[in-house]
Amino acid sequence: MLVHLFRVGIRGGPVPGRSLPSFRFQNSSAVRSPDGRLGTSLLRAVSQLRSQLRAHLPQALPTLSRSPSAWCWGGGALLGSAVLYKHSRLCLVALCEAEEALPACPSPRVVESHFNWKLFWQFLRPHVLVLGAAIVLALGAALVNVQIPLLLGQLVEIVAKYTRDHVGSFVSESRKISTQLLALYGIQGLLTFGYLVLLSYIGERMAVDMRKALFSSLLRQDIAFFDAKKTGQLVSRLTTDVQEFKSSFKLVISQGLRSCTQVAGCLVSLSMLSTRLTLLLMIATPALMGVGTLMGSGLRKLSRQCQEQVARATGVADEALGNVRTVRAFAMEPREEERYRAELESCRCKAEELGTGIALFQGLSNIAFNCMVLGTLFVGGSLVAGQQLTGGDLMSFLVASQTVQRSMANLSVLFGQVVRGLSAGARVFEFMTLSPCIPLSGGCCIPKEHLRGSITFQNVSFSYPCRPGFEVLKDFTLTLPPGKIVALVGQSGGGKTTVASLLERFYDPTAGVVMLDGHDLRTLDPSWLRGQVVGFISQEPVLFGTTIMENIRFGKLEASDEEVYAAARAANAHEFISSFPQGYDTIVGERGTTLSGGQKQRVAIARALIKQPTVLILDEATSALDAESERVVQEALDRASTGRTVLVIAHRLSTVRAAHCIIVMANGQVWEAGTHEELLKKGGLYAELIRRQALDTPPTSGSPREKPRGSRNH
Ligand SMILES: Nc1ncnc2c1ncn2[C@@H]1O[C@H](COP(=O)(O)OP(=O)(O)OP(=O)(O)O)[C@@H](O)[C@H]1O
Repeated sequence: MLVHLFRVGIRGGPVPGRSLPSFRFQNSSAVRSPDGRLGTSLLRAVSQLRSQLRAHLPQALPTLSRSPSAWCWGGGALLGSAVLYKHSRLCLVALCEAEEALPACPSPRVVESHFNWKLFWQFLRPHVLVLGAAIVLALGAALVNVQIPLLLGQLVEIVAKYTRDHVGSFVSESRKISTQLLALYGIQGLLTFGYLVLLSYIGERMAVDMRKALFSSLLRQDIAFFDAKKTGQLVSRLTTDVQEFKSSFKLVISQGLRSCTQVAGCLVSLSMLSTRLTLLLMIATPALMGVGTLMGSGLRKLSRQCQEQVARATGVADEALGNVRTVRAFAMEPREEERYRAELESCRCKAEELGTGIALFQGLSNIAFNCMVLGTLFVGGSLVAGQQLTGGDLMSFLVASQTVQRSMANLSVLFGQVVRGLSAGARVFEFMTLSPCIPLSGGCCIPKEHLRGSITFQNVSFSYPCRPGFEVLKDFTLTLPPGKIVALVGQSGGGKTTVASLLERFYDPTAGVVMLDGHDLRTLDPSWLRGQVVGFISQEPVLFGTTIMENIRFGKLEASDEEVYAAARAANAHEFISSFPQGYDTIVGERGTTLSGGQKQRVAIARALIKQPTVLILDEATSALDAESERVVQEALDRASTGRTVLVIAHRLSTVRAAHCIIVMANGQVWEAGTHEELLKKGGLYAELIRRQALDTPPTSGSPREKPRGSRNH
């Protein structure tokens, strides 16, 4: 049957987009037809089979969907061979293409953690029944796949018989097998649909559960944890890593199971069809795949370098676009363009190198698989000529062997995917098991009626966890009497903000104790402390990209509209908010960019005031503002300070003259303490700082810097 074709020569048709090598056999005694006639009707019959095969073959290899033209080739009875050639080649190419298609890695990972199987099981357990059903369906689809080549062989046998003898009715003879094939195609389609839907169900639910768990675990981590991590890295764990893990999980179950079953099933079929041909296949395929895998790993490395380069270029663009105001302010557009252009150039070089590598790989795999097809046909043809094998069996063998090769190539691609999936999973699970040193809640609360707001730092020493050898506070002792304003001044980097962070219990002291009304902060409930006792207003407040109303309510979720308005009034914010067309429903933009610095600060003050804090920390709250905004904000702060224990951190000494007590910090310790007048009289560090600032300040009388701040009269 097939031998007719081999005598007259066969050429693979052109494939737009992908070149297909041609092959021609002539004068081969091993493939000679007994009657020497050209089986034109066979060509027609097999061309029908080709379309059936078309439906059968591409479903396992996702790369094929990207190449619709892959099926545009002729070749009649050589269909099986061409398919064998074509898919095997594609499969090998997939070894490197699959890598090439990976999403760019957003950041390099230095330490790889281990995959936490126990945690994985916790996420999988609720879906274990559905998973079982998906596995059964996937195995069913694979087993059906094993049956199809055998039936195809039988159909070809009928076609060959009809071509040779022209006796009987082809339609009636082939009806049974065709119907069986149709039924198998239908069953296989249903099974495939079923297990893919179930896997998608499990994958999506697991991904949501994992994201929820990781997000809430991240939000609970210590501030020290965030000092050491990049936000982009954390966000990438929530997005890219979960996505990668989910895809790998689905792929391993769908393709892994199916490929393993198909390899095993088809190998049994093959050995039943022809032991000799099976041996040939079992030697050649792993050898070729070994070489392909070696080359593929080189290409993968190149592909990774490409991705890293793309990530670097993206980083440059991201930085420039994210900081466009700074770029514009420094007229640095040409420099940024140049930086991006240079990174893109490197991308291009690497991508071209990769392209050449892939081209070489494809060229070599063309040759290898052509030879393999030739070998199979040569040996198979001799067996047919020697009546040890029928043409139909050879056809079955070719299709089944193609399935084996495709499945094995799938498995090798899958191996890389499993490794990537496991490391993505390990990265996702890593932070879920971290427990913070300072819990979010737990501990006692001081009843409101007993809360006075007295703060004591007693012999506190502190180093930031990410810089353990560097002591920021050394034996630091300070008392903030209830209802009084204490100002912290001193050189930059002296540890003023650190004192505020310890008071918020963002960190615990390395030695000594911080107390509220005589209670060690470590014994108090941190969420009560931060949510109800301490209000914090920093130099550059960050607002959320939502309405003003919601931003103020962030300080007290259950606050009524009236409470929000009252807080806004106290913060001198009500007037400007009301002047906006949408009032309190105005969206403030990302991080509050649509508000001026002074407006943002006043919304932040309202947000701090709405919780009626007993202790208020003002960390250079007005230093970023112009004179007019500073005046309005300072007024609001003065009002807010009334009746509260206030810790003011300031660079501009003019803003703290009115404080009950001024603490001068140096080398992480209290250097001097007293009122403005006392310290001036003392003539120490404070007096020196005042003298220096007076020299720096322009002598304009009435300048806001020179005016004493605060409504208090001390
Ligand atoms: N999160 C951090 N991790 C590690 N070191 C830090 C951290 N924050 C501050 N430091 C270091 O601690 C020291 C004190 O910083 P801090 O911000 O408390 O000083 P400051 O007196 O408030 O300075 P400035 O007046 O300039 O704001 C500095 O040397 C600083 O580099």
